[in-house]
Parts: sequence; C-alpha cells; structure tokens
Amino acid sequence: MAGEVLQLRGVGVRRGGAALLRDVTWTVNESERWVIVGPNGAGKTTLLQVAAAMLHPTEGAVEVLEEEIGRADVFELRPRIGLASSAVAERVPEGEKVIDLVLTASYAILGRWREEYDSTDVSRAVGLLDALGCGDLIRRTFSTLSEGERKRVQIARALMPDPELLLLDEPAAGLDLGGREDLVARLARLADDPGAPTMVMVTHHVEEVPDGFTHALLLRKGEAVAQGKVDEVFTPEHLSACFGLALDVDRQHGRWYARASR
Ligand SMILES: Nc1ncnc2c1ncn2[C@@H]1O[C@H](COP(=O)(O)OP(=O)(O)OP(=O)(O)O)[C@@H](O)[C@H]1O
Repeated sequence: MAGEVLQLRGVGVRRGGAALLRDVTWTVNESERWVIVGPNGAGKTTLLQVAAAMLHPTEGAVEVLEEEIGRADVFELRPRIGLASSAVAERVPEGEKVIDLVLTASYAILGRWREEYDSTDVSRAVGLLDALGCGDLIRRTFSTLSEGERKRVQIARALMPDPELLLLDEPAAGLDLGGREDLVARLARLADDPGAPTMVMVTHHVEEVPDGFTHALLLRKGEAVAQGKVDEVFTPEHLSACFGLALDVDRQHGRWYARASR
C-alpha cells in the first residue's frame, strides 16, 4: 500500500443544525502514530468515526486505505480497520466470552453464532490477549470484566484482523493510575513495533500519549487548530488555544505533561 492511509479534505459533519466538524483537512501516512487531543465536545469521536468509515461526512472528501468513502464497499473496508471504542463495547451481546469477542473480529461482527474458527485464529486471539496482559481472562464473560480489563480486551479485538489502521477512542478513560500506566506502556511498545498498523488514538490528556506517538492533531469546536509532528504541536501556545486556558507544557522521558499556568 502506498503512503496515505487516511486523507480528509474539507470535511464537515452536521447534525441537527450543529457543526460537529468543520473544514477538517488531514492526512495520515503509513506507519505514523497520531493522537487526536481536544476538550469535551471538540469532535474527536466524530472524527474517529469518519476515519473508521462508520460516519459519512456532510461535506468534503474522505479516503480511507485508498478507498473513497461514498464509493467504496464499507463492508469490505471495515475489516481492514481495527476500532476500539466504548461505542463498540456497548454493543457486545450479554454473556459474550472474551475469547469469542476477539475471534469474531475476524468477521467484523459482534456476537458469536455458528462461524467456525480454525486453530490459527484461536492461537492468534490467545496470543493477542496474552500480549495485552489478558491471558487469564480468556474464558471470562466480557460484561463481568473491570474497566481496565475491558479496555485491553477491546484492543486485542481491534488487532485480531491484522488491520492496516488501528483506531483507539480514549483507551485510558476510566482507568486507575496503575491501569493507565500499564496501558500507556503497552501502547508505547505497540507504537515502537514496525509491524504494527498505522495508529490513531483519541484522548483528552497529553499525559496519556504513549512514547513513540509521532504526530498530533488538536481539535477545538470541530476545527483542527494545529496538526503535525507531536513536539511541534504540543506547545504551550497550541495546547492553551485548544483547551481555552493558559497551560504550561513539559516533556520528561518521552511523556507529556500539561497543567494550568500560575
Ligand atoms: N447526533 C448528534 N446531534 C447533535 N449533536 C451531536 C450529535 N452527536 C454528537 N453531537 C455533539 O457533537 C459534539 C462533538 O461530539 P464528539 O463526541 O465527537 O466530541 P468529543 O470530542 O469526542 O467529546 P468527548 O471528549 O466529550 O467525548 C458534541 O457537542 C456533541 O454533543
């Protein structure tokens, strides 16, 4: 596949008279690791839904994995995209086992029915769950897992079809400090893996951005206020404009920190 994994040109999304996204132009190239940061209601999840070929924009043009949204067969396209989001987790059928939740990702479906999986699929699912520290959860029911366990299982599911694009919507939301640090370290290892897919992660907090993420897009009120290499975007000026308050920004050992200026 050539360089461009995602290309948005002048993308707008409107719902009921409200502009959720406005004139977003954004390119993600193969192997880049992007983070989308912005305050509540900025349009981050909406933008990720567009990137996941789940939401058709009202204006502008979108290409995902070189397929033009509106012309491409989204049912062929979606299995090439791994999406971990609470919107997916909310649709997991009652009683679904962790192993089945990961296995069914091969068919981009939720809820195991009568599909047959061979031993290669099962070994891959088990290997991914192990790599995310969930090896002991394989036979558990998804709905009984803690928030941190659910987040890691969702990432294993998103990786199951060996996607070309991995989209993570607030993977650290709701995690305690230990859970967050564990997840950020795992995502840093994934970001560092040259065989891993191109990645885009949404977060509210620069502290949750794993080392190895290369690019950032800042959203405010549906508009991209800055985008590019992460160390050029995570400046006090850009982040203060994005969140609407004066911020000090710092980086230590590959991790970012932001706090209100005194
Ligand atoms: N169907 C809809 N109709 C009208 N407004 C909507 C609709 N869906 C979302 N919105 C609004 O669009 C805005 C952007 O929502 P979105 O979920 O993309 O933001 P976000 O940046 O992910 O927010 P958060 O950080 O709070 O999760 C919000 O103000 C939301 O209320």
